[in-house]
Amino acid sequence: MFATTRATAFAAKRAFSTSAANLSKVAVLGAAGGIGQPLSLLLKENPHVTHLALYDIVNTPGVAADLSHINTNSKVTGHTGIGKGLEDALKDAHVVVIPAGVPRKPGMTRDDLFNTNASIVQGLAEAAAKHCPKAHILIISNPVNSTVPIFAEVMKKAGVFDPRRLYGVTTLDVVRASRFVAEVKNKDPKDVKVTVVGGHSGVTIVPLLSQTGFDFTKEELDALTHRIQFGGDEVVKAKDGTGSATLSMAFAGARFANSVLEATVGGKKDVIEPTFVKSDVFAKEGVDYFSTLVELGPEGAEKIHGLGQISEYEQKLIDAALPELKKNIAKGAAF
Ligand SMILES: NC(=O)C1=CN([C@@H]2O[C@H](COP(=O)(O)OP(=O)(O)OC[C@H]3O[C@@H](n4cnc5c(N)ncnc54)[C@H](O)[C@@H]3O)[C@@H](O)[C@H]2O)C=CC1
Ligand SMILES: O=C([O-])CC(=O)C(=O)O
Repeated sequence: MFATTRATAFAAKRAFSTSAANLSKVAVLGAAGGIGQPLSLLLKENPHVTHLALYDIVNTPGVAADLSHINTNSKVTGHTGIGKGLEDALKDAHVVVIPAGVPRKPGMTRDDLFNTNASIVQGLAEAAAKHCPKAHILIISNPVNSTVPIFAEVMKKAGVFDPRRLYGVTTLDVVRASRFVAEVKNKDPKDVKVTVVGGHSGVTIVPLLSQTGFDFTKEELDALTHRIQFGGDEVVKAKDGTGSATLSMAFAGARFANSVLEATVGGKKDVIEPTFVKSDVFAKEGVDYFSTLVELGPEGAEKIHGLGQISEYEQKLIDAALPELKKNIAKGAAF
């Protein structure tokens, strides 16, 4: 009797997650890497995903075989090789998540990754423009401030750029900010929402702590702002030459991918996330991409919010962020 009840409950849960889901293909490019593997694991659990296509230049058959034994509804395929392998991974993809590229070592800035990662991202963009021009593209590869404009320029050149469907993933900054503020204020992070705007490196990361509903001393503001801006360095230093954030990034990437899936195929309304997109917010200042809260809908990034009310302290952070962002974006666009 007990076994039957449990079996019935299990079947009901499965039936719910299957019927509630509006299913689609998700491709992960760089799927065998430090981020790619745990990210793919988390996506394997996502009920919106019907097909998880894992692409990397190495090791995807093993990662795909391993993940394919997990008893969730999606099919898993592994792909390698920059021609047919990449084409098969991308064809019919609804969402493409890209953590391909080299990570930092201590002493490096994200911009130091430009030389290697720019061409990796450019190559992947050329393939996406050809094989899945309508997919929602989520860029994790650093430096995000430059790799997003690189991707956009390739799509423009191919005549398939849709600014609503290209997102720089800045969710890790939001995740960190929530965790760090919760620690200081002794709260559960699930109750702490921090909007982080700007870009994804050092001073271009601007947390809007005045909008959290908490009061902060000047010391707390300085310490938290610095920790959120340079959280990535903490991990790079602790990993001591073996890489940068992978597990927390996988968590953040899976969260953002889920938001895109919920808004585009799940029929969910009011999905709002900060993300680095083509934006008018500082276009007059010559900054064509910027992260603010963005409303996601069936077509992607449908409504870009402004900064809202910000403090004098935050205005200074924005003033410091804009010239650096402008430089990073121009470098990417000119590549
Ligand atoms: N946006 C963000 O918040 C964050 C971004 N990152 C960035 O993510 C990237 C990946 O980091 P990890 O996974 O730690 O590095 P990793 O070195 O562990 O993995 C990268 C993977 O990319 C693959 N790869 C290289 N060239 C490729 C190509 N042309 N096509 C497909 N795959 C290719 C490699 O074979 C490797 O498996 C780095 O650029 C890192 O800086 C890391 C953390 C946070
Ligand atoms: O710090 C890095 O190089 C990786 C990254 O973007 C982050 O952890 O925010």
